[in-house]
Order: sequence, then C-alpha cells, then structure tokens
Amino acid sequence: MYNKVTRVSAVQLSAAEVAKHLLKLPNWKYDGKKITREFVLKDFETTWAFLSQVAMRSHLYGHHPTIQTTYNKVRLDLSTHDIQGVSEIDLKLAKKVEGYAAGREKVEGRESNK
Ligand SMILES: C[C@H](O)[C@H](O)[C@H]1CNC2=NC(N)=NC(=O)C2=N1
Repeated sequence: MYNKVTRVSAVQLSAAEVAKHLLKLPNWKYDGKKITREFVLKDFETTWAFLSQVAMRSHLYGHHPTIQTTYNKVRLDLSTHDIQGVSEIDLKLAKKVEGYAAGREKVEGRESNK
C-alpha cells in the first residue's frame, strides 16, 4: 500500500481551529497536544472489523493513531509527531474513522454487556 496523501510539512492547528473542526466530531476531545476518542463497539468481532479499517486507512495515509483496545472498547489518540500537536491530517483521519464506527457502536440497552 502507498500513501496517497500529498506529502507536505504538517502545520500545527491553533486551539480555535481544532475546536472548529471538532464541532463536526463531537465525540473527539482535544487536550492541546492530541485528539482522542473512545469507542464502545457492539462486540469483539465488530471491534476488530472496525480496527482493521482504521489500520488500513492509517497505513494508506501514512499516519497512525495510538490504539488501545480491550474486547469491545477502543481508544484512539491522534497527533502529528513532527509538530507535537494536531494538524489537518489528524482531523482528516478522525473523519474517516467516524465512518468506520457508524453502525458498529454499542447501543445502550440493546446489546449484551459482554
Ligand atoms: C516516518 C513516518 O512517516 C512518520 O513517523 C509518520 C508515521 N505515522 C504517524 N502517525 C501519526 N499519528 N503521527 C505522525 O506524525 C506519524 N508520522
């Protein structure tokens, strides 16, 4: 696989710029250095279907989240290492990831708590 994203130097976004992007990504939190989102998926298989898509897309973009996972839970942290902050590519990947999570998240009260 190869990186289709144009290789340009990352530019750190201001806190205001990140906040504006996150209006469309309300489940993502920003701590000044990275954006983070926690997911609770329907079950283990769904979690790994989701993670496989995240992994492939990350590889395609050449930009990889820090991933923590336990059974049906996932935490993704995204930042741009060169600038030790958040740049456009982090938001671009976060938006893609939202699409992969759609329909896979556990709906409270409807799925068993395995
Ligand atoms: C050399 C390599 O392209 C870099 O280390 C890439 C790899 N994946 C990365 N992933 C993330 N999340 N941030 C980066 O800055 C980053 N840099």
